[in-house]
Amino acid sequence: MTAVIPELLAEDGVRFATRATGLLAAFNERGVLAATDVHVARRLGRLGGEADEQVLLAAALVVRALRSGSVCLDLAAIDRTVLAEGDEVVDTSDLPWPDPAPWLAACAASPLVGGDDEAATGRPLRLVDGLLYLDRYWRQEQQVRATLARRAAAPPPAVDADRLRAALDRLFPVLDGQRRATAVCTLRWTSVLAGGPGTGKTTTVATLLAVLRDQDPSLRIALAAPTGKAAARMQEALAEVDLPPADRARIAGLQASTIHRLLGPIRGSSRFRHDRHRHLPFDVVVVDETSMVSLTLMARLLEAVRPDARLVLVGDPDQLASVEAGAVLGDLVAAPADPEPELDRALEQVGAPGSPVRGGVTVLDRTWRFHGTIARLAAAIRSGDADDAVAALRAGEHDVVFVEDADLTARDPGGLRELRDEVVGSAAETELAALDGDAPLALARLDEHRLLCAHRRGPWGVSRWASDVERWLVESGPVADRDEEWYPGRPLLVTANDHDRGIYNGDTGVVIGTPRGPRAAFARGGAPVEIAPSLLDGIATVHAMTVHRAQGSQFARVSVILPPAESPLLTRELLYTAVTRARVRVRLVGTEEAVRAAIARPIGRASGLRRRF
Ligand SMILES: Nc1ncnc2c1ncn2[C@@H]1O[C@H](COP(=O)(O)OP(=O)(O)OP(=O)(O)O)[C@@H](O)[C@H]1O
Repeated sequence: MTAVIPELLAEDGVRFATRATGLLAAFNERGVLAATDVHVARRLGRLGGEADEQVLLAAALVVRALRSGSVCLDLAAIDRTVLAEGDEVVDTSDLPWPDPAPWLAACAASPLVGGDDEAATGRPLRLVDGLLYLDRYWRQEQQVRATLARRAAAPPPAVDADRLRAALDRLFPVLDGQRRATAVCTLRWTSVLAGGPGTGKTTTVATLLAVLRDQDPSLRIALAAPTGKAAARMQEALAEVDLPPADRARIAGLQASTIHRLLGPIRGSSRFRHDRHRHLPFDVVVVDETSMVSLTLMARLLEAVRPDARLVLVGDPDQLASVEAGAVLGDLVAAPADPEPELDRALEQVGAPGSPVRGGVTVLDRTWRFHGTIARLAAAIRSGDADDAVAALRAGEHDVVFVEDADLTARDPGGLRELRDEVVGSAAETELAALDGDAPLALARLDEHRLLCAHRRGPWGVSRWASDVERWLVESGPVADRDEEWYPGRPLLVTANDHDRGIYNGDTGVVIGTPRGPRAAFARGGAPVEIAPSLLDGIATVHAMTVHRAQGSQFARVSVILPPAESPLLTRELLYTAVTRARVRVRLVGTEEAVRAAIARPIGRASGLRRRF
């Protein structure tokens, strides 16, 4: 029965479900439930012989929760302020919400709902510890949990401790987070290397790989990231890490790919070539930007990694989680884990002692790259210190600019002259390089400045700002001829995966002029790839993008359009992710109230993994 669900979910539902009645109709009319949510619930009810409206409402809300990133629904703690389709905020506290206790009891008694029991197959929903799941996601959680537990219970990898100690003394002579993290990732099959931007994660990964190849030069290593852009960045950044020549030689030539490509997509199927039956042939798998990995993809990855391969999950758990449901990295870092006295002893033996390591997690917290106000602002947001965040915004430093008084609902809001000049200036620079056919320079210029929004639609949304930018460019007399669809300098966003050409949803690129006609150029670890426009599908112009889309990328300068304080999209993770996309300068356009609201609202993604791994 569950097989119908992805298909139904994929439907781009009209807003109103005409045949909905009672509770479902009330929630649909208010915009809480989309028509697809209602259809899935009604269909499940018909197939499973369930007519109780409360249960069907719960089922519809589970489907809705998946769309906003939660793996399951915590019936006792549903957030009653929601974002309706169309990005408008609706208060739903006056809707006929069922009382939690009888609601849970009705769900538990329903023929649609199974429990925490492998035997409850065939039921489309599961109610486990008060969390309601679609069966498929419960299974994925179980699989992730079971695989990680098996890996943790296996005897640890064989390590030559003297050799490890000598390598650590050479590469990280000072006892700090990086030395300890390198040791943990060497001594454990599964490890998590967490830290904010510029805390030395990439440096640690490069060192770790050199250390592992020092232990065993024949180790086969795979590097992967959720997006093509993040994979390209990972490869470039690893190649730039300063290592002694012998260690550099140990990791020379490593290539990074997307996780999808690593797993080997099968055309026309959601399965991959590598799975539990055909493991990946690697001894070490390192995943960067793991915060962006959904539960579904993590489940696929974990089943494909050999039980005797090291898996290192690298990322920043404070960032926004994946667009699809799940927040596995955040769950891994937050979940309670048993002490591992043997690991702690081994760490001591190799000169990396410290407080007990839990669940293979090490967190790097010293920032090496950011100095000044961006770092202060990011730290204040992460720790929930709104006063310090506002002080950093108002400090008047060159690297953080706060535009507080723009009325963004106006057609041409005042106070945005500098933003406009910056957008127009960087587009012109990109166009000049693109007209010259210089793909590396055009791609570099493209990443000089990026306009980010939280919303997709409405006065604060990407579509409005993208069209404003287009108008600004036309008014300022653009360099390239806008009559051409593929004009040099056109900034591109990939909106669909193209495995054959190795470009992926979320990648950005730019059109460049060449003697053979226009080409779309995309950054890769080495030279950019250039593709003829006729071969491309699923491409949009990207004058502005959502903060979600910008994950896994950094830009020299970033401008962020904040929505009003009451927008539920405005969360601590969103603000943190937006601010930390900037290397040199960040400009926030919004109000103090919006900044404070974001910081006061850490995202709660419902997931059972966080409660028990
Ligand atoms: N132990 C160290 N000593 C001196 N500099 C360091 C050290 N570790 C990292 N750095 C420097 O700090 C900067 C950031 O490091 P790195 O790129 O490894 O961080 P990161 O956490 O991977 O950042 P991002 O998340 O942005 O990719 C680099 O310039 C790097 O050379």
